[in-house]
Amino acid sequence: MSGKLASEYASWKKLQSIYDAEHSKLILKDLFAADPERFNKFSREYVSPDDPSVTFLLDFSKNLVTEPILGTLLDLVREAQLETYRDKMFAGEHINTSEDRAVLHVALRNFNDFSISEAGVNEVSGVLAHMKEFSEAVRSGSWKGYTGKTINTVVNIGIGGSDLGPVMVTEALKPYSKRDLTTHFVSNIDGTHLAETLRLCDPETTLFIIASKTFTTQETITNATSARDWFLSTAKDKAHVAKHFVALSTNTKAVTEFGISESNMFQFWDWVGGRYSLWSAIGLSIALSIGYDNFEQLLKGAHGMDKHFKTAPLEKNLPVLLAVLGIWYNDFYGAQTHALLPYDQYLHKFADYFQQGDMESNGKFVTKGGERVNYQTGPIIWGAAGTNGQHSFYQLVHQGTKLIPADFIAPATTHNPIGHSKHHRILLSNFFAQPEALAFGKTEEEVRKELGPNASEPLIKSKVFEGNRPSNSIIFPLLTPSTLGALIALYEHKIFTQGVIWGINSFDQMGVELGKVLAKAILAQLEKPEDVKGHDSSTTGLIHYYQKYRKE
Ligand SMILES: O=P(O)(O)OC[C@H]1O[C@@H](O)[C@@H](O)[C@@H](O)[C@@H]1O
Repeated sequence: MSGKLASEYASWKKLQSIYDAEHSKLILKDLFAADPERFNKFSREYVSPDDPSVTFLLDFSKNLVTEPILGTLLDLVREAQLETYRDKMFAGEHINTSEDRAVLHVALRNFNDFSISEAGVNEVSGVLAHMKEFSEAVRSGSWKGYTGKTINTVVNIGIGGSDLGPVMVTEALKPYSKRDLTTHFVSNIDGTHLAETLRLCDPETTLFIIASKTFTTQETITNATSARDWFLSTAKDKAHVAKHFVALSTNTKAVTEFGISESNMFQFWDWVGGRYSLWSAIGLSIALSIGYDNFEQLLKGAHGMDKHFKTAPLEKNLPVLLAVLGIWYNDFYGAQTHALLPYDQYLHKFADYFQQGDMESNGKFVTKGGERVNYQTGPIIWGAAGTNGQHSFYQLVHQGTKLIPADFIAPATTHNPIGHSKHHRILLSNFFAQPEALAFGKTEEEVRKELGPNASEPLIKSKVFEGNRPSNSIIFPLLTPSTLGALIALYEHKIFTQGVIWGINSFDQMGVELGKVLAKAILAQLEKPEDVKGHDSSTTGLIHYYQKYRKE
C-alpha cells in the first residue's frame, strides 16, 4: 500500500526466485525429518493480553516454508508498511479511500485502550448500553408484545454483513443461548425464506429486527415490509409496530419513514463496514440470544486480539503469520482457494461468514492507486464443518490435482460431552489425522507393502497419497464467547494484512453494484415481452421464457 504494486517489492521478487529454485525441494516429510524442533519453531500460542483464559495454539509447521522463507515473507510485510497502515486504521485515518471513510470496527470493541478520534466513536458506549437495556428487557420478559405476552421469537431481517455475522455467532454460541428464545434469520429476497420463517412465528410473541446499514437494501426492505404486513394483518393497529419492530442502521431518516421510531433504533456509523459489523448494533440478535454479558465477552475477546495485532512483533503476530502463509500459496504456488475446516459443529457457519469477510474485502483487481494488479489477490474461501467434509470433498483435497491450503480449527473440550466425550475424541482424532495425512501422505512403496504382491498396478497407483499438502491447525480449550471473538478478529486482521500487501482497498465493495443496477432495470421490464429492451440475446431469451411460463 506504499503506492507500489506488490510485485515491485524486492522481497516479492526474492520470494519468486526462492519459489522457482526451491519449491520442488520443499517436502514436508523431509523438513520434519531434518529438524526435530520444527513444531516448536513453527507454532505459537496466543494468550490474550487481557485474559489468560482466552488462548489458542496456532501450529503452522505443516506449511511449505523454511525459516528463511518465513523471514522473506515478513520482509514483504515490512516493505508494504503494514505497521504504518495498521496504525492508521487504529487511529481512525480514512484508509477506505474510495469512500473516504475510517475503518473502525476495532473502536466497537475498544475498552479504552486505543484513543481514536472520529465522529461517532464516543457514542459507542451509549449504543451498547441501549443494547444491554433492551436485550435484558426482552430476555427477562419485561418487554411485552402488543397483547401483553412475552417475546419468545426473534427474527433478524438483513443480508450480507447484516446477516452473516449474527447467524454465524448465534450458531457458534448456542450453548450460551436462552433456549426459550428462538432466533431466526431471514436474508434472501426469495419469498420462501420469509414465508417458511413466518410459519414458525406468532405475531403476538415475535420481535423483528430490521438490520441494514443503509436501510435501502432491496432484499431487506422488501422482506421487512412484508413482515410488517404479516404482523399488521393480525395486530391491525400500526401503533403495535413499536413493540415488535426495531431497526439497526446508520440511516435514521429511512428508519423513521419505515415506521420505526428513533427510540427503537440502534445506531452505528459509516466507519463500520457491513462485513465487520457484528460487533456493532448489528449484533443485537446475538445479545438477545446469548445475553449482553456474553456479547461483551465476545467483544473483549476480539479486543485482546486487536491489542496483539497492534503490538506483537511480526514474527509472533498471528494474523500476520496467517496472512503471509496465505500469500505464499496464493501468489507463488498458484493456489486458488483456501479452505476453513472447523471441527466443531457450532462453527458450521464459519466458512460462510468468512466467504463474505474475505472475498468481499480482497476480491479486487485494482490497487488503491488505480493500477491493475499483475498478481493474484483474494483467494476463494470455502469449507464445511468436520467430519462432514471428509465424506464429501476431501477426496479432491487429498488426491486431486489442485493445491488447497486449509485451516483446521477445533476445541479441546466439547460443550456436549455425550458418552463421556466419546464423540469428541472421535472428532478430534479426525482433526489430528487429516492434516497429518495431507502433509505426509502414503507412498507407493507403503501401498505395495500393504496390498501384497498380487495387487494390480492401477490399484496401487490409485491408493497413493502424494502428501505435501499444507495446512494450519488451530486448537483452543473451549469455544467461549471471548475465544470466538479472538478467532474472528484473528481472521479479520489476516485479511487486512493481505489487503495491505496487495495494495488494494479491503473496505469497499464496488463489485456488488452492477448486478443490483441491472436487476432494477430488468424488474421494470418483467411484465410484458415488448418491454424487454436493451439486452443481449441470451438475457432477452431467458426473460421471454420466464414470461411464457410465469403464473402470477
Ligand atoms: O446492511 P445493508 O446496508 O443492508 O447492506 C447489506 C450488504 O449489502 C451488500 O450489497 C454488500 O454491500 C454488503 O457489504 C452489505 O453487508
